[in-house]
Amino acid sequence: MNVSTPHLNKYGLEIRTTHEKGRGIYATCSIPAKTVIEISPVLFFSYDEYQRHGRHTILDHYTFVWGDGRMALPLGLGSLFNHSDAPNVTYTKKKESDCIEYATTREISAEEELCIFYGHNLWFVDHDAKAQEGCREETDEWAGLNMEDVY
Ligand SMILES: C[S@@+](CC[C@H](N)C(=O)[O-])C[C@H]1O[C@@H](n2cnc3c(N)ncnc32)[C@H](O)[C@@H]1O
Repeated sequence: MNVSTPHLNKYGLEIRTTHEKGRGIYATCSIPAKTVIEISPVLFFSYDEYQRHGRHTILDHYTFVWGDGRMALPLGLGSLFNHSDAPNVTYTKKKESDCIEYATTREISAEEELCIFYGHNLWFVDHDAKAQEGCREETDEWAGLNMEDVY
């Protein structure tokens, strides 16, 4: 694993690359629970533009349904949170300010990867699910976030 892209962030978050998941966001120091660690402004695509073009491209792995027909690409670190079915980061779409806010769900230790929950229908093999097999309790407390939230 190596640091791939320098980034300025109040909480010392780093972008690191792994063979299994590509880039991801990692903590370099401990972070308290319920801390807002990133606010990403979003780039919007209209419904028509997305249907005709965006969804046929790599953008489809990064965009969020905004709820009014538009699709939103988070700028900043927001597009680089990988998926976990035991996420330590939650996100909130801020419709009033056209951004997505990311907050820790629990205390984070230095060197942990920070992950969100993409939904139950993934389009890739979840590397972490394989790693955690056999030691994970089934929980559906995140069922409110589904494939409509992250594409
Ligand atoms: C929103 S992007 C996250 C950033 C991405 N890793 C990158 O380098 O640009 C989503 C993509 O990351 C990868 N990914 C995310 N979570 C993963 C996981 N748990 N296991 C394997 N690949 C994952 C998949 O390739 C997926 O299409």
